[in-house]
Amino acid sequence: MTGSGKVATSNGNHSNGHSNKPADYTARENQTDEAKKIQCYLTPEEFRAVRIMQEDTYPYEVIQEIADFIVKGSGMRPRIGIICGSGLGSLADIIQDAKVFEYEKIPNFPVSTVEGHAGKLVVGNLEGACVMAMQGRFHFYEGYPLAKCSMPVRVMKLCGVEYLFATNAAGGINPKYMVGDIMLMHDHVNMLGFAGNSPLQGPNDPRFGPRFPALVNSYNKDLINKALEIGKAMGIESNMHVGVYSCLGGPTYETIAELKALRLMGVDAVGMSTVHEVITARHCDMKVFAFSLITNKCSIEYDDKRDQEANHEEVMAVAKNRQKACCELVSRLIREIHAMPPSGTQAAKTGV
Ligand SMILES: O=P(O)(O)O[C@H]1O[C@H](CO)[C@@H](O)[C@H]1O
Ligand SMILES: Nc1nc2[nH]cnc2c(=O)[nH]1
Repeated sequence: MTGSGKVATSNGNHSNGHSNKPADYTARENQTDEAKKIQCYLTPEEFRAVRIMQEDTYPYEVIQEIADFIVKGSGMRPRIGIICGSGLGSLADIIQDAKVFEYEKIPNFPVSTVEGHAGKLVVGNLEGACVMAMQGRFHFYEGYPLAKCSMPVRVMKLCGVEYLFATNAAGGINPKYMVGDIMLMHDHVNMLGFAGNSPLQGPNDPRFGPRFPALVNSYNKDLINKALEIGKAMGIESNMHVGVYSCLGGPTYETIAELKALRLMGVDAVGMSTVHEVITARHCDMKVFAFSLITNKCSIEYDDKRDQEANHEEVMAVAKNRQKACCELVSRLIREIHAMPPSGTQAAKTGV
């Protein structure tokens, strides 16, 4: 592989047809068969990029470089970070004066591989606040380790972000939830954590946060309350809930036995994302607001006669239908946050 993620072919060319042999490296052609076999035509920068891609975790310095690239490239220092869930990319389309970075062009950034996740980072203004939004997140089932999935949250932190807004599409397990409802997350069950997997695994860098972070009250109560008030003002309070989300590894949707187990554990909605992002955000002391758009009802009865099989097309279609309400909720909440003094000031210390 090369730094751009392109695979080198046996004649030393990228699969996109460009030569990957820098002039000063042609000498390598005289190297042993062993060196030729491993296609070692990389510049030192490319070699470093390959190593970073191969590691499970990103060093602080690399994350700082990515953050600097975004801050310099956009000329902005965002205060709020948004992660758009499946089919909810339009949350980033409402950002004004936007500077758009394709993931492929951000040094050392992973690439999106899932439909409904465009793979763009958008920096700009929303309701007067400077925001950065990920149009496309990374999931464990794509083959990325969890630390890599949530690495962009650390990039957000080093860009100056104080608030993380994480959104997702999820299956509703709570029988009261209907397709199209919005569930404000007030807690989660970390199923991947139960299985011994965490985005914080490996050496801890105290510049981000402590070795053993606490996660009670991870979801900011004041923001949940404000969102409920906004929901009321929008007239969607009967389609809004406050509940518990759980992330499974995917990419399979759940069996009925799994759904029954999750329900017994108190889970209201299930997906394949968000939890590792929230853990990473809380570790570095960001304030978190998260919600699930219920894109399908999960049947927990074997003899349910309705056609209940989840599928990604349906998930995307429901998200598209509900994007207006989701955008309005996010915009109005950001307007409220923007009206508050930045954290660190005396007034902010007493607020959210
Ligand atoms: O969580 P987001 O990214 O919204 O997407 C959800 O929808 C996809 C399945 O349809 C899975 O990726 C699941 O996690
Ligand atoms: N795991 C999971 N993820 C989803 N994303 C959208 N719907 C679902 C679902 O039913 N299960």
